[in-house]
Amino acid sequence: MASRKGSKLRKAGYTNLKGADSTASSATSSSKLYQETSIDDGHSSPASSSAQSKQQFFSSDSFPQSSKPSKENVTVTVRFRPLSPREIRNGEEVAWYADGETIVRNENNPTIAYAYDRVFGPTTTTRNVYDVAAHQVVNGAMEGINGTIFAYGVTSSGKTHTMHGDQRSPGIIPLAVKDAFSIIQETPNREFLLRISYLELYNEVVNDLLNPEGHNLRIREDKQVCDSLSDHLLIHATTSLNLLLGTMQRHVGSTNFNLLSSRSHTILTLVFDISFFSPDKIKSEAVHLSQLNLVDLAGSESSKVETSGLRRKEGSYINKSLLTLETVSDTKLRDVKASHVPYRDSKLTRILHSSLSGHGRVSLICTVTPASRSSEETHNTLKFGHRAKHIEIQPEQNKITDEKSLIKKYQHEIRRLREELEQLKQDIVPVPPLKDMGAHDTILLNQKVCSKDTFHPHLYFLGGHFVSLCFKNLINCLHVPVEGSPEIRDVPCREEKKSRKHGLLNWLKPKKRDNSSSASDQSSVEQLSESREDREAPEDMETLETSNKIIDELDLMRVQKKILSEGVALQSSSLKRLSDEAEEINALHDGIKAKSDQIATLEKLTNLGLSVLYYLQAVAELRDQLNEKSFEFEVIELLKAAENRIIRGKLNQKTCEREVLQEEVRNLKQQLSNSRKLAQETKIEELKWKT
Ligand SMILES: Nc1ncnc2c1ncn2[C@@H]1O[C@H](COP(=O)(O)OP(=O)(O)OP(=O)(O)O)[C@@H](O)[C@H]1O
Repeated sequence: MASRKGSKLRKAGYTNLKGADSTASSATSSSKLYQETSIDDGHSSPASSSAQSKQQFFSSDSFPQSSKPSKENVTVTVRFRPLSPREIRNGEEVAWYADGETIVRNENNPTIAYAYDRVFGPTTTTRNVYDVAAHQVVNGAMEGINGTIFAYGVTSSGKTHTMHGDQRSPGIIPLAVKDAFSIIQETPNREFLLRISYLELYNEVVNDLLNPEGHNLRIREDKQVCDSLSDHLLIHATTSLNLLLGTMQRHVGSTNFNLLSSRSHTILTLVFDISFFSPDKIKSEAVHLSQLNLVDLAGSESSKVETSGLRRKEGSYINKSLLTLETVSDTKLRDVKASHVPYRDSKLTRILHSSLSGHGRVSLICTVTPASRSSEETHNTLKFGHRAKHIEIQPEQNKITDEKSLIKKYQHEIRRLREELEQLKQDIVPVPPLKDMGAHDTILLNQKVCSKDTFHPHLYFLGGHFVSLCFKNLINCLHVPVEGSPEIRDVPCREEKKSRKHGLLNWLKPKKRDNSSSASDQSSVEQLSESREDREAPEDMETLETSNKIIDELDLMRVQKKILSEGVALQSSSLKRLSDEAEEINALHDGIKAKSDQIATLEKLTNLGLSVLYYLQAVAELRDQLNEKSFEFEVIELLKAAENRIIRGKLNQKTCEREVLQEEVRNLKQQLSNSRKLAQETKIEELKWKT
């Protein structure tokens, strides 16, 4: 018995798994597996097609592919979690195990086995899972192909652990954000604008996890996004991850299986506006818009195990939406071009409509527990994953027109600002180059974009190279010397000194300036001045020249005054902008502080959670005892009732017998009185005779 249990634990991944070769051999020994896996022959496996598609979509760094997209399958992977200490304490058996790298097998009936693109044992890290199941989808999204990554499984099977993770083991979401930023840094031929939104679906109500006031949002049918869902421009991976603290607002609750069970589905969406450049990097060629959805589904569960009304209600909403997701995928499986796919039956599928339409990549990570207690539910997960594996998709890049592109809008705005800058440079003074704006400076003003149609002129960053390309110019454009600063104090006297030295003021006068470039103006004027200085002026000309000089100086001062007042106006507007931004930064600091407080509280709660866990266990034990007692009580009640029934029956019988006896007594009495009467009458007759 002990050795059998030991072998089960080994199979659950506590020791090493069987290798890929043994997978093949085990596959040949399983007739059921043949049936399950033979279907794969007719379809390109996602793992193999991934290599092919990688070639197609990732071979070129700069240009979107225009050839017909190839077919792929949904990528399906299975991740086992280890048995929890509680399950081990409760003597849970291993019901399912990873047999090699692609097979999941049933412990009690080894002929039941399923094949997937990859099966991860309980010791696999999330990084490994990311590399196989997510990296390609993230990469594709940054090429303009929509992508969706789901974590699907029963409650407490490890979905949140896989998608969110923790500090020691970051999940798919933080890894994807980090990966996206690395790709931005490493891809000089594309510009990116990266936005993020984060929503939860709780009891069919959509809430914005990045905005506490965003409650019960409506889904916009045209774009499968929600009205007034906030989205945030991202600059920095760490800042983005701070935003993800939005998770803390997610609905969680304690269930029989999981103390912190997610009671809602969450969808984190990264939206990429991508602008591809031609090889000479002069012209931007195509604009793409893609979405990467990272979906942490709430756990499917059996409603019979939950006793509380709220949990049962949540469970039924969760199950309904998961069922719709399954129906949608099954419909797609039957007929990719099916005319009616029931997307509208749940908000989950309505929101993910465009991602599930077959033109974006989909990766399904089925999380499972080996525990026998959830064996049936795990089997359902495995069956769903296995069906989903055969859904065909045709990933396509999502081209959009320039007008719809936010990045284009920003590029135009920056171009306009550049021109303004040039104009200003000509009108004012040469602006010294900014020293501190390195090519990879990233500046974050974590600004909420209220509406995608509104352009915010004081915008923010777009990844390293975009900053170097555009933001720097934007800053240059806004760079005006501050009043009283050495620059502005020095400029007029420098100019004056220079002019005096050269005896030349006319070139500064707008009216007298010709249209050629200022540089050539300056050199020709300098030559002229020098030739004038060299000349011996006649005395009568001197007075005229002095008065001309005074007029010129007056003109110059007027021009300088105008320039200065424009400079001051510009400066005060940029000061105002800066102070607005400072306020935003302060607000951000406050937000960060609030989040840190929340983390501290959560840590406390986690500690508290452990004691609550023991308390809950004690309560559960007490509840079990109580259940047993009430069962005993019910049995005693039933026995008593039965006894009562028997006694009542006997009583009825006795009553009947008594009534019969009473009747007999009555009859006898009647007979007696009759015979007495007869005797008396006989006596009277006798007496009559005698007399
Ligand atoms: N691969 C793993 N390795 C180690 N621990 C894991 C793993 N997967 C899950 N766990 C642990 O199992 C417990 C349940 O996991 P998690 O909360 O992620 O499940 P879930 O599927 O999201 O549950 P629910 O649907 O109820 O929210 C957690 O304590 C988590 O840390």
